[in-house]
Amino acid sequence: MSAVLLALGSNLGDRRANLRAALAALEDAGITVQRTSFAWETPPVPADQPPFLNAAAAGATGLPPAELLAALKQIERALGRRPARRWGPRPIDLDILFYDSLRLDTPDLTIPHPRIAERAFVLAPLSEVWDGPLPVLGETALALLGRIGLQGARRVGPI
Ligand SMILES: Nc1ncnc2c1ncn2[C@@H]1O[C@H](COP(=O)(O)OP(=O)(O)OP(=O)(O)O)[C@@H](O)[C@H]1O
Ligand SMILES: Nc1nc2c(c(=O)[nH]1)N=C(CO)CN2
Repeated sequence: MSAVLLALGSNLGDRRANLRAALAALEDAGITVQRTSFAWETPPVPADQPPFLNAAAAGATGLPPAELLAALKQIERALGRRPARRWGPRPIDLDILFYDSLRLDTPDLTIPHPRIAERAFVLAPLSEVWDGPLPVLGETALALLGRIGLQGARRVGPI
């Protein structure tokens, strides 16, 4: 089994229900969810779309990285993803942040996710599911978050 850290985001429809549905679907797809963060309301990037509800999950899976990505995309499609534009609004967005201590850079999949350190909407929930130094990056999510600030992210309660 491999340890995985995932990011979840939703800014269309019933955002909390979308996060919950995605977590349930992860279990069905062979990803055991061991810890989930609180839900965080975060300003959208770019700003011309509704605010996101973001979360993070720590889990374990026997799926190799490419199959994990395929499973996440399948869940996004099942929950009604609208791939209108990059960084645009969507009912659910699932990203692989870390996969064990793997470094991977292929056209389809980059691990660790390349934009973790600049995104409070990733780091704030991530800090709640992973206390220690992050794989590969070697610093805690809180230390990275301290460098960029909360960027308007606020914790709004359980998922
Ligand atoms: N670590 C990763 N997790 C998820 N998708 C990834 C990852 N690395 C590369 N990708 C690729 O990125 C493509 C675009 O994904 P997506 O549309 O979700 O991007 P995005 O979420 O809008 O932007 P961002 O990647 O900045 O969060 C996916 O089809 C996938 O092949
Ligand atoms: N606040 C916030 N903004 C975003 C998010 C997200 O999850 N939260 N996801 C994006 C596409 O990856 C683009 N912008």
